[in-house]
Amino acid sequence: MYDWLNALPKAELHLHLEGSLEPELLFALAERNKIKLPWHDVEALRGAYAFNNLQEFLDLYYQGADVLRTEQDFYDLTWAYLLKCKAQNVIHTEPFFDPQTHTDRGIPFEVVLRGIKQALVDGEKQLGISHGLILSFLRHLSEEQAFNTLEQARPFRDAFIAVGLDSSEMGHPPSKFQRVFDRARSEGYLTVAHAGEEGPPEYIWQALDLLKIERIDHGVRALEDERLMQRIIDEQIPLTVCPLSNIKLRVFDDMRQHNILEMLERGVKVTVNSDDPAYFGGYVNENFAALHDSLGMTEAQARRLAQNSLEARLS
Ligand SMILES: Nc1ncnc2[nH]cnc12
Ligand SMILES: [Zn+2]
Repeated sequence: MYDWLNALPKAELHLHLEGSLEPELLFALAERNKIKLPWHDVEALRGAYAFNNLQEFLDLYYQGADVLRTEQDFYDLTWAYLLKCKAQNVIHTEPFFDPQTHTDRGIPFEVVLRGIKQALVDGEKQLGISHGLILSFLRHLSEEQAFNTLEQARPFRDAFIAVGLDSSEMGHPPSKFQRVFDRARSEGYLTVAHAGEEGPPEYIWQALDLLKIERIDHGVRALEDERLMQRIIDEQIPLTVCPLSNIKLRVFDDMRQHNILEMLERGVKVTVNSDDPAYFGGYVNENFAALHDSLGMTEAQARRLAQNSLEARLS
C-alpha cells in the first residue's frame, strides 16, 4: 500500500459494523456460539462474495450477521474494525449499526449496543480514535418497526449522534420514513440516509427535503440531475462515497467509470469510505488506492478527499 495514503489522517463516515465482519471472525464466532454454517470453510465463504446488485449482497450480509449473539461478539467485531482504523490512520469514525438485524432474531437491543459502545469507548482511550455512533433503520421494514426501534433506543439516547437509513433502496423511498425522522430530530438526533446508490435522484431530493439529512450516503446518482448537483455544491452537502462497494455491487461496471473525482473537481464535498469492507475487498486505504490505480487520483486530490472527511464529521 502507498505510504503517503496511509499517512493521511482521515475520518470514516460510512461504515456498517456488521459489514466489517471478516470471514475468519465469522467462523470463530460460529464456533464459539455453536452455530452450524452453510459454508465449509473461510475460502468457501469468500467464494460466495460475488454480487450482481445490492439485494444479493444484503441477503448474505444478514445471513453472516446471525453469528453475532453476545455482547462479547459485538465487542470483538467493533474492536477488530478499530484496529484496522488504527493501522490506516483513521482518527475518527462514525459507524452505523442496524439494531433490527439483531432484535428481530431475539438479541436484546442493549446487548448489541453495550458491546459496540464499550469497544468504541476503549478505542478512544487505548487507540486515540474518536467516534459518533449512528443508529440505522432498515428501510425494507415498516415505518412502525422503525418507530419501535427508536423507542428502544430512548434509554440510551446519549450513545448516538444520528439516525440513518439503509438496506434495500429500490421501492423504499425516504418518504416512507419522514415521520420517524421527524420524531428522531425532535429528540435531538441528527439525520443521514443512504440515497442515490441504486435509487434515482428523486430519492436524494426526498432525503434532503423530507428527512433533512446532514449528509448523503452514496449519492453517486446525483450526477444525473443538474439541479440537484447545483444544490449539493451550493450547500456543500457531504457525500459519503464508497468506491469498492459500488464496483462490487455493480453500480458502476468498472472503477475507471466511477464519478467520484469528477464530482470532487466540480466542487462536491465527497469523501472516501469502505461501506462493508469485509465483503468488498478493503478498508478506507484500499478504496483510496483503487482511485489512484484506476482513476489516476493525485496526491493533492487524496488530500482534499481526506480533508473533506474531517470537515464532514457530525461529532
Ligand atoms: N451499501 C449498502 N447499501 C444499503 N444498505 C446497506 N447495508 C449495508 N451496506 C449497505
Ligand atoms: Zn452503506
